[in-house]
Order: sequence, then C-alpha cells, then structure tokens
Amino acid sequence: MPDSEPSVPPAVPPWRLLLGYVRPHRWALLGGAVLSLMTGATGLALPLVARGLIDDLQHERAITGALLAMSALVIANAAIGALGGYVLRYTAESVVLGARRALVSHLLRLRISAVDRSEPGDLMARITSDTTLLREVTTDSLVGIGTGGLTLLATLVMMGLVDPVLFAVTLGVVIGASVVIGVIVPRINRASRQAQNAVGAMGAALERILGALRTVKASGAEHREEQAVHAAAQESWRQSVKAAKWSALAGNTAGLSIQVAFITVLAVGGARVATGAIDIGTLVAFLLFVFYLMSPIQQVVGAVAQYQTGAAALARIEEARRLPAEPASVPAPLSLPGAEPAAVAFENVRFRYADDLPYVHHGVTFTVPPRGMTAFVGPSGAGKTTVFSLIERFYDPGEGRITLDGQDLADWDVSRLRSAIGYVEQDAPVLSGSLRDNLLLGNPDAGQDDLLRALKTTRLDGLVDRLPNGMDTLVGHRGTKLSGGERQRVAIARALLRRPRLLLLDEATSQLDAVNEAALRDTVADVARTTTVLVVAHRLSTVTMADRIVVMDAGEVRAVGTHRELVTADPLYAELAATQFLAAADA
Ligand SMILES: Nc1ncnc2c1ncn2[C@@H]1O[C@H](COP(=O)(O)OP(=O)(O)OP(=O)(O)O)[C@@H](O)[C@H]1O
Repeated sequence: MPDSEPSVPPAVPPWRLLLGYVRPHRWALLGGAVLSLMTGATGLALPLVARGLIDDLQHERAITGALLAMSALVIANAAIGALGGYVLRYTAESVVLGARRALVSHLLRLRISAVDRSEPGDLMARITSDTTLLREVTTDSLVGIGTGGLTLLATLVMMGLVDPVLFAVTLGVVIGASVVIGVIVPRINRASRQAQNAVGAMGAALERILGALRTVKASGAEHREEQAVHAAAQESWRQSVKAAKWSALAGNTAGLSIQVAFITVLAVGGARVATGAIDIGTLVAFLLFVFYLMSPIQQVVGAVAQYQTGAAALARIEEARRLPAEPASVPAPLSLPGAEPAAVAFENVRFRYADDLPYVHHGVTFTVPPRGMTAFVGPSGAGKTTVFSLIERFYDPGEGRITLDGQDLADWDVSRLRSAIGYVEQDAPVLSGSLRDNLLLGNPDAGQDDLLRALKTTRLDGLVDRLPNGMDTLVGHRGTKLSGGERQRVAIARALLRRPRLLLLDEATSQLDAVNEAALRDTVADVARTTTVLVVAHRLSTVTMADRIVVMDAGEVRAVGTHRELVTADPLYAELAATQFLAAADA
C-alpha cells in the first residue's frame, strides 16, 4: 500500500459549506425569516392604523376599532418579534451544534499522520471558537441577505415602475457602490481569516505551555512563552481591528451611495420636472423610495461583511474536516475470554513517516507465533516503537505486508483489529478523570471483579486503598497526581482489562522499583501463557525471560534468537546486554 495520504476532494466554496450546515435546519430558518418579515410588516402597518385613528378622531367616529387594531398590532409585533428572534437563534445554535459534532467526530477519527502535522491547540480553537462564528453568519448573514435582499429588490422594482430614467440613475450609483464594496469585501475576509488563524496559534501556544507547565517553569521560560501567546493575541486583535475598519468602510460606502443617489436623483429629477417629463409628485415619491432604500442596502452590506468573518471560520473548519481520517467503522466487541492468541508477521516492510522523511524501516521481516513473549531490542531510534505503531495501523507501510493471524492488516477492519490488541505506550499516558475512568477506558463493560483483579495483578490495590476516594479519586491532567511507576501500572491494567489477544508493551525506560518490577515481570510472564506479548524491552530482566528476541538496528532486523543464543551470536546484542539494559539479569 502506498504511504501517500488519500487524495482530498477539491475545495468547496464557503457558501456551499454554509448551506450544507444549514440544510437540515432550512425550514426552521425559513420560519424565522418569515417571522422577521411579519414583524417588519406589523411595524409598517402601525402608522397606517394610527393615521386611521386620527382620521376617526377628526370625523368624530368611534375609535374603539382602531384602538383594538393598534393594540393587537403592538402585541403581535412584540410576540412575533420575540418568537422570530428565538427561532432564528435556536436555528443558529443548532447549526453550531451540527458543525461541532461533525468536527469532533472527524477529529477523533483522524489518521495519526495527520495529527503529527497538526497543532492540537489550533484544532481545539477550530471546534470552539470558529464554530461559534457560524451562529452570526446563520442568522445575521443568511437572514439579512434574504430579507434585506428581498426588500431591496421590491423597492428597486417599485422605483423602475415609477420612473425608468431616475431608476437608471439610482441603479448606476448603486452599481458604483457595489463595485467599491466588492473590492473591500475580500479584505474583510482576509483579515478575519488571519484573526482566526491567530486565535488558533494562541490555542496552540497555550496547549504547548499548559501541557508542560512544570518544564516551562523549571526552564525559566515563562516570560518567553508568555510573549509568544501575547504576540498571537495581539495579531488576532490587529487583524480583527483591520476587519472592523474595512466593514465600517463598506457600511459608509453604502450610506454615501444613498446620499449621492439622492442628490443625483434630485438634480436629474428636477431637470425632468422642469422639462415636464415627470410631475413633482413622481419626483417626491421617487426620493422617498431612495431613502427607503437605505435600510435594506445597509442590511445587505452588513450581512455580506458579517458573512466574510463566517466564511473565514467556515474555511478553517473545512480545513480541519479535510484532514485525512480513518474510515468510519462501528465499535467492535472485545475478544471473548479464552480467545486464541494472535500471530503477527512483518514481511519485508519498508516505512517512512512522511514522503519527505527518510525511511525508518528498510525491509523489516519477522514472525511471531501465537502465545509467548517476543522482545524487541536495539539502539534508540532503531524503529522498535514504529513496529507497534504499524501493528495498531496508526500508519500503513509503504511497501511489504504486515499480517495478523495470517490476514493482511490492510484487510482488517480497524476497530476489529484494535479490539484484539492491548497497547501500553512508553510514556504510559493517563487521562484526566478518575482512576476508574482510566481503567475502564479500553473496556467500559469490565465488572468490579475484573477491575479488582487487574488492580491486584498490577499491584495497584495498595494504592487504591490509600487514595481518599479509592478508584474514584481524580488523577489530574495526564495523571499528574500519580507517580511515574503508578502511571505505568495503570496503563498496563487498562490494557489487560481489554482481554487482548495481542499485548503490545513499550517498556518505559525509567526504572520501576525492584518489587514492582518483579511483580510486573511475573504478570507479563503470566499473560504470555495465554496471549501473544510483544515488548519493546529496555531491561535485561525482560529480555532474559523472552521466548525470542528480535534485535533491530537502523530500521532492520539483524538477528532473532534467545538471550543465550544472541549473547554469543550477535555482537550488537552482546554490547547492548553489557552496557545498555537497565536491570541485572537476575533481578
Ligand atoms: N511521528 C513521527 N514522525 C516522524 N518521525 C518519527 C516519528 N516517530 C518516530 N520517528 C522517527 O523514527 C525513528 C524510529 O523511531 P522509534 O520510536 O520507532 O525508535 P525506537 O527504536 O523505538 O527508539 P527508542 O528506543 O528510543 O524508543 C526515529 O528516528 C524517530 O525520530
């Protein structure tokens, strides 16, 4: 399978993306827009009824009817206005929710290669900040362009009917202003995009700092890191101010165009009245129309400017949604207790992390039969952890084949494949939440007995007894409230609770205390009786009990054998055994 990313579909314009998000809520949005128009209509009707009331008073007629009509209109205006506002806001929030859900689902399925190239803080900003901007774009822009555009069109039609010549004059001015606004609009878009990018950069910088605050403090780097976040915040401010400047200019251009149209219509209309082409009443009516044009034009221009901010956010959301993701698959059930252990084979695997990076595996070949323990050893950077990443299908090999139970990994459903595996990473990540949450992460259905057994096996039972809330004690961000050794044991317990047919254990380079190490060694030896265990080994005590050892160097397998065989047969292994392993053979 080639190691290039799957091809991405061509870019979709922002308005189509927006329609895609809005489509499921189109009827609600339309309802909101109609209610807005009705609010406007009830508002417009009020002066007419008021005129009627004054008329009734002048002619000494009963005003009860007019008063009732006015009251009804006032109440209807308030009620319809509130309902319309609520429906529009509800719809906009639903659009935001839809965008957030789609983005979160996509990000959780991202290929690890895509994550390697992204900043988590920036991705978070896209989910939180950029999606929020869709709210205004849905209500203000779409409804503004819809209702404002409709009113504008109706007014222009009326003007055309009243006097085609004055209409042509007005249209000329409006088109001139549109051209100027057309030049401004892309600038609003660019500035908004850069402002949102800066928010993303700020998120990335914050994630970098808060994820390693102890290191930042210990390195005395707070000041420099602070400056980096401040710079991003400042850039966002600068670009937002720039966008505000262009938006204001667009709004003023619209206002100015109406003034110019008014003066021009007055001059041309005056001349036409003088020549008798039109009467004075037509000119007055036309001038009223010109003023009436002001509100829909400003509504449309405001909506277009607002849309630019939304379009920038939509583009950033889409960028994240176009990151390559794994195919969607339904969660697979875990293996049943007593399921057959897995067999693994690498056949001439060549792999590199990206097209512009050197190969990390240059034709790796080995076979691991079901059951027993296989240790991978070799100098740092030899490609041992990469073996595990390929088995988990975090990446696909460029050339060669990897099989599990004789079946090419490319033909495995990813969920089914991963449900057969328990993976303990080298830095044993623990997630924030309770100890119980962490243990159940890989198998939420595990019962209390299973939990207690896993805790006992990994010697965490003593810790649980000491913790104030037992298994429900919160472990802090990335498990900072646990010691390094405890985190490792939590990671192992979590993997064991999955009843894996294949256990991948990337041994931590840090040393466990002797008692816990011996206990874990016994546990792993126990597990290896019923499960296939692969260990990236950094301890001599681990390799000496392995059924086979795969010695890797610079992306190749240079020897396979037992400790006893390799110490005499392979000089690199002999050297590693003598110098690099962490614990004594008889530990
Ligand atoms: N996500 C990645 N993107 C790019 N290069 C990577 C990535 N992960 C690892 N590498 C590179 O691939 C090579 C092999 O890394 P790998 O983690 O497999 O080595 P290792 O043998 O497990 O080393 P160690 O014993 O130090 O853990 C290294 O040169 C490393 O820099």
